[in-house]
Amino acid sequence: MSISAVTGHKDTPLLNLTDVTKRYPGGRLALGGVSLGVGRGETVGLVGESGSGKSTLARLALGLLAPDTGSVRFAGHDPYRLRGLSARAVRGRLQFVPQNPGGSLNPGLRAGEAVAFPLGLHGVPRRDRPQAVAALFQRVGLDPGLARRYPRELSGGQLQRVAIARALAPGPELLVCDEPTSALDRTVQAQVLDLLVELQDTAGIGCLFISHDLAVVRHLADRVLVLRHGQVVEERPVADLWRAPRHPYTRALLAAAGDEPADLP
Ligand SMILES: Nc1ncnc2c1ncn2[C@@H]1O[C@H](COP(=O)(O)OP(=O)(O)OP(=O)(O)O)[C@@H](O)[C@H]1O
Repeated sequence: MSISAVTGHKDTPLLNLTDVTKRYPGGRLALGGVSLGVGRGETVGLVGESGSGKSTLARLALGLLAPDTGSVRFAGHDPYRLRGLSARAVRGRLQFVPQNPGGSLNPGLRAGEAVAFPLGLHGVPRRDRPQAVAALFQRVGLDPGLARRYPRELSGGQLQRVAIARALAPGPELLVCDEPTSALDRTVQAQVLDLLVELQDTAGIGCLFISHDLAVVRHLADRVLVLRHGQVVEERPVADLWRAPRHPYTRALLAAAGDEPADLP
């Protein structure tokens, strides 16, 4: 009998947000009743224009914020309450790839040290870390010799690969990627997207991929949620969304991506 049959969790998504609301102090409602699931090995795209609530949703998924109402669960745990040593193993299964890797890497640490740090946290002995770092660099398409460089000595694309290597270090099952390619030029953007697709295909790593750009999401998402003013206005498999978008806002986003005539607001 499979484990899922024993636990009864066969269809439970790995990441599950149920009817989540979030209002910032003094601000307007950032999320107003959003539900979203990401299954094992699945990539879900979350698109919406600036201010629609995408980053708020990412912060909730990562446990950096608590919802006002509703629930957030990763592998059955509330990520906001995952604190302390005992929670480390679960946290390692859920990792973050930021928009601005330059800002997220410590300027005083060499790239290899940035990747070795989570390896240490997750129990890789010191003597094994250089080899593990080199393997992670190779996995993300970086020359392991770049591990000696400081962030200021790397290009934007190289920095984003280092950030992905760092996220891969604990062996995650799910990556939350918040606009991971929007700070990169078009060619480098395509290379980083190819890398993320390869990670899905070869390692079965799932992804919540957040972007304002539907054309980018199209490359790698299985399913897309369209967020507007803190609410999901459309949720569809990616091919269906392109073939027959239902909501006027989705059609406007498609038009902005250059895939549909701009005939709607
Ligand atoms: N710390 C905060 N305090 C108050 N209001 C906030 C805070 N962070 C975000 N907001 C507001 O919440 C709403 C959603 O913001 P959020 O950053 O989640 O949107 P977004 O879709 O990620 O936008 P962008 O694409 O510009 O990053 C916006 O109206 C924003 O002004």
